[in-house]
Amino acid sequence: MEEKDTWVEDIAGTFGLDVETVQLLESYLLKIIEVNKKINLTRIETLKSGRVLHLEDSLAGFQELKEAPAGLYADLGTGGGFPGVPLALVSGRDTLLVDSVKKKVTALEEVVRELGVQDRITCYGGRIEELALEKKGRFAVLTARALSSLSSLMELASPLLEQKGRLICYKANIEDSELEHAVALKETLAMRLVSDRSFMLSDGVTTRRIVVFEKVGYPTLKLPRRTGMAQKKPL
Ligand SMILES: C[S@@+](CC[C@H](N)C(=O)[O-])C[C@H]1O[C@@H](n2cnc3c(N)ncnc32)[C@H](O)[C@@H]1O
Repeated sequence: MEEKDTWVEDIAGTFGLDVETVQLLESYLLKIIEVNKKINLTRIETLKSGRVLHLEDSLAGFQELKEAPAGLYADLGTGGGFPGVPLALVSGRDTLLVDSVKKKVTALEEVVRELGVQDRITCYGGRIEELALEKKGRFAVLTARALSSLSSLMELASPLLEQKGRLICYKANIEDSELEHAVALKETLAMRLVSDRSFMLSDGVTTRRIVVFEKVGYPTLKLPRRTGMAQKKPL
C-alpha cells in the first residue's frame, strides 16, 4: 500500500500554521520549480527536496522573525525567494525581496502576482548597497541565506536597519574565527550578537545555524562603503 503523504499536516503542526498556508507555500515552491526550468533560480529541482531545503529551512527562522520588532521586512539576496517568500506568507509582514539579478526579480514578481500576494510582497532589482542609499534605517528585520560571510552581512544590513532592528543570518557552517571576527565588529558596524542556534532539518543530514544580530547605535565607519566592497573586501 502506498504511504500517505502527511508533509503538509506535519509542517502545519510543527510551525503552528493552518493547512491552507502550508498549501500556499507548496504552490509557491511548485511555481518556482517550474520557472527554474527557464531561469536559473535554484539548484533544487524536486518537490521532495524543495519541501525540506527551501520550505522547512526558510520556516526555521520564523521564531527569530517573530522576536524582531514589528515593521518592514526584507530578504537580502533572495534568489528564488527563500527564505523571503515563506516568511512573508507565514508572518504577514510587508516584505521586500532584494536581488541584483534583474531577470530573477522579474520572474519572482510574476510568481508573487500569480499567488495574489503582490500587495504584501514587493521586489527590488538592484544591489543591497543601492537599496541602503534609498531606504536608510527603514527595516525592522532582514534575512540572508547563502549570501556572504557574517561580517559582510552585518555590513550590508547595518545601514538598512532601524534601531533595534534585526538581521537573521541562515548559515550552514560557521568557523569559530568567522563568528569571533563578526562579534569584534560590534562598534564599527553598530551590530551586536543576539542569538546563535544550531539544529538539523527533518532530512536528518542538513545542519543549519541561525545567527541573529541587532542594530545598536551608530557605526563608526561610514556605510554603505563603495558598492561591492562589503563582499569583495570584507572588513
Ligand atoms: C546563492 S544565492 C542565494 C539565494 C537564496 N537566498 C537562497 O538561499 O536560496 C545568492 C543571491 O544573492 C544575490 N546577491 C549577491 N550579492 C548581492 C548584492 N550585493 N545585492 C543584491 N543581491 C545580491 C545573487 O544574485 C543571488 O541571487
